[in-house]
Amino acid sequence: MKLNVNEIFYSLQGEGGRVGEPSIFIRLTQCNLTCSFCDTDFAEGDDMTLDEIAEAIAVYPCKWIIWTGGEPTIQLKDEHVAFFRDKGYKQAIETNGTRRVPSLIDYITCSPKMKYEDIRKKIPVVNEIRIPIERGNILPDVSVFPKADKYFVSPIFDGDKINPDNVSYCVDLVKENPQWSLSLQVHKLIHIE
Ligand SMILES: C[S@@+](CC[C@H](N)C(=O)[O-])C[C@H]1O[C@@H](n2cnc3c(N)ncnc32)[C@H](O)[C@@H]1O
Ligand SMILES: Nc1nc2[nH]cc(C(=O)O)c2c(=O)[nH]1
Ligand code: SF4
Ligand SMILES: [Mg+2]
Repeated sequence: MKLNVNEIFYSLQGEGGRVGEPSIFIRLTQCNLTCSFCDTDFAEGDDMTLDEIAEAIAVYPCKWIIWTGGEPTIQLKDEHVAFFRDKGYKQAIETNGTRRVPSLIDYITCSPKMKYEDIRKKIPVVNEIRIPIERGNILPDVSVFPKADKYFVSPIFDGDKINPDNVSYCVDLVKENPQWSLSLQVHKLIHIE
């Protein structure tokens, strides 16, 4: 079993409900969307066996993996998640919500990009919804989305740079719609990966 891996790095979860938690990021290649604002270069990758990935991440004193990409659900299947669960890892995923998520994942962040209504059919329950928002975007009612413990709006950054106009728009949105909270890309503010 192999996965095509863009990068592996150890950092803190920079966004959403687990912000600040040490995590091993495994970024997989490929995506099924082409978001204009995407801050990530995920095209290049190397095929790695699961044993090679396990060896690469064993150097970190951390038992949380975050699968991301690209869109990690394109490659990641139940058997991959089972392999790392059996090695004692807890596993989170960052997904755009267009595809099924492996069932053994411990924490799902769903970051919908379009056709919000369709997401509930594929993924009925998640841990958090985190939608990227720029000034002028409309915030649908939470009932449109999968059931979640937390609902976040995440102001779109210009690459690694904060966009104050998007932030102030999101602050107003959250004050008007108190089921939602603000998520910032903290890792960019403190200049870590
Ligand atoms: C690079 S994506 C990879 C995972 C998956 N494809 C997705 O979109 O959820 C990881 C997270 O970064 C967010 N993101 C990407 N570009 C962003 C930007 N310019 N500003 C704020 N968030 C961004 C996405 O919305 C998503 O929550
Ligand atoms: N620190 C940090 N936190 C993150 N949370 C989600 C990320 C991603 O690119 O999926 C990300 C990332 O790239 N860095
Ligand atoms: S779905 Fe995620 S990885 Fe794919 S282009 Fe959009 S933000 Fe980037
Ligand atoms: Mg990122």
